Amino acid sequence: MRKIIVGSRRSKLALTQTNWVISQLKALGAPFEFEVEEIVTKGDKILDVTLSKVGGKGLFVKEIEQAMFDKRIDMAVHSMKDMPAVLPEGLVIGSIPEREDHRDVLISKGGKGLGELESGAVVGTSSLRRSAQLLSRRPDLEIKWIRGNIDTRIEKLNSGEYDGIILAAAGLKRMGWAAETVSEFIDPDICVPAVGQGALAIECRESDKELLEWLGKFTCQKTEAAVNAERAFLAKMEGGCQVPIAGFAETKDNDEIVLTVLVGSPDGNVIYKDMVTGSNPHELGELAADRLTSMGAKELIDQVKEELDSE
Ligand SMILES: NCc1[nH]cc(CCC(=O)O)c1CC(=O)O
Repeated sequence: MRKIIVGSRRSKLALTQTNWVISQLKALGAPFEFEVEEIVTKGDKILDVTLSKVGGKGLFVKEIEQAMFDKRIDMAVHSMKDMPAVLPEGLVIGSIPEREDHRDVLISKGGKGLGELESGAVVGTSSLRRSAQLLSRRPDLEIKWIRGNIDTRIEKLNSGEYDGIILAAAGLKRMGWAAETVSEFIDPDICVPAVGQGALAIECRESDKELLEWLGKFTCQKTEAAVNAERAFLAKMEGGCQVPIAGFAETKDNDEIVLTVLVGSPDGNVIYKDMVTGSNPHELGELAADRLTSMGAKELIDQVKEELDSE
């Protein structure tokens, strides 16, 4: 039986996701043995700076992709949110399983909801997307950067530095921690989720047809269509996670895709937001990008990038 080596980051969430995918593939009857190979990425080592300042997304996947090219590993399970919009030549996303909860959540001291946080309350997030949308509704809150794996962030909240932190529901649910931690599930209209949030990307070599055949069986078509629309928007917007950019799509029962997109300024004073509906994911994502661009979103992105570079 062929042995598939699965590369994974060392965080509890990454290993949980990886082991879940392996168990699902086994349940489907995939005729492979699996072995997990832990890889420490640059994003895991640099914990003291905001992600947007050290180059964003690619940080969590680069070393893992190199290991795939070198054939030290055969596949990897990533959070879709951490994937750059464009993959390197020779690698593909072989499967997009059904999406977990797409929402952001607030975890606060005393279980307060967003509306109940006092003026001046300190909210921890290292995401410009979250800070922009939060500040646009609650300019009286104070945003304080926070980094680290989700367990580290929850510890930091408990240590008293923050009144609340914002995290993705998906990570907490996968860990089984949501019920005991979440104070409020934030409506996606109030905080539009990140492109790919809650979804997984299983990446492998394009030439590995045997593995690809099995990964294909594990794809959720509705999730795939939605995520492809979001990623087409991201690619055309060229935003990365260095700017406040959000995109979230849902595939309805009639297979229509509804895509909500947003670009804003980090302080939340400028927000461009739009919603488009269609059936072709790629065209829909590009349409959304064109419409935000015509509102002025590209200029805003360039301006934000310049300001970050000069800091
Ligand atoms: N930014 C890091 C990151 N990348 C993926 C997740 C987990 C949620 C998901 O799969 O979208 C998280 C943590 C978070 O945002 O709270």
